[in-house]
Amino acid sequence: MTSLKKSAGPDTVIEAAGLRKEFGPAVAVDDVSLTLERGASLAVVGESGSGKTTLARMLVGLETPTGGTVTVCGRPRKPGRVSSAERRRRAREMQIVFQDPYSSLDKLQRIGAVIETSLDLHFSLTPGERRKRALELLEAVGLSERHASMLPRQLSGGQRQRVAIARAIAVEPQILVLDEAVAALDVSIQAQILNLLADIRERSGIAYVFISHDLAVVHQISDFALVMSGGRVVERGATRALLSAPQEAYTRALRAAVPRPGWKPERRPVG
Ligand SMILES: Nc1ncnc2c1ncn2[C@@H]1O[C@H](COP(=O)(O)OP(=O)(O)OP(=O)(O)O)[C@@H](O)[C@H]1O
Repeated sequence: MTSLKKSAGPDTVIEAAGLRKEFGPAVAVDDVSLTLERGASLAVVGESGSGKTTLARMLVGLETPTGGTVTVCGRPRKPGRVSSAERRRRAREMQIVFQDPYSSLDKLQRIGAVIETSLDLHFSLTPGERRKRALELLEAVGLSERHASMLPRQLSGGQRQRVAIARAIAVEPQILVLDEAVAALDVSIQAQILNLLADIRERSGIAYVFISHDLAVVHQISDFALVMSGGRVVERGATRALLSAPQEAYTRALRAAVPRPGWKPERRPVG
């Protein structure tokens, strides 16, 4: 399979301290701190409305915190308007993949062009080099030249999510934030995408922040996890330990609510 460049740089890629987000009188995120090490996979788990997406959006810079700080790859992120050069630099540090790739893909743009546009923004390549790299990236996510000439609507949901992942890793970021990235997919397709993500992390050293309400998914993809409830972190630790022996009543309740019959917190092969 195509090689992906191993990332280099500081050992801590995200340092967030005391993050808070208010929407009017409502507090969506309340005093959340976290650290993400290079190449690590951190899950943020919690029920709907617990503040996961708001936290992810603050990390990526799509939402301005009401309080607290975010430092990415050693540089504090300053709120406010940023130049397009700074936006590009930030994009090289961190990319995000959303739950619904269909809405984030241009419906009229062919898949090869989606990837080439991403490459064009960040690298000086000749048209030939760009096309070659786009095909390599599609191949890295299990798609082929045949898919490059298709439109998003001609692909399945799982294939579209592969395109969104290829577009994100094209930028060679240090960090990939995945916000419910497999939630809309069938369980067997979920497993394929989780395998793909594990493989990409192993080959590239990209660190993940994996936002999910699904403990079975979190268990397969993350080394560490934060459990959020009501905007706060109620428990944190190594995913395995946290899921096999949750200390907090809330985490126990979340685990009990996992809808898969016979689900056990042991590592299972996927695929
Ligand atoms: N733009 C906004 N304006 C007002 N309230 C918001 C906004 N975004 C989020 N909220 C509120 O903040 C709280 C946390 O929402 P958030 O989407 O972060 O939770 P979540 O854990 O990601 O849930 P879900 O999985 O359902 O998206 C919720 O009460 C939500 O209604």
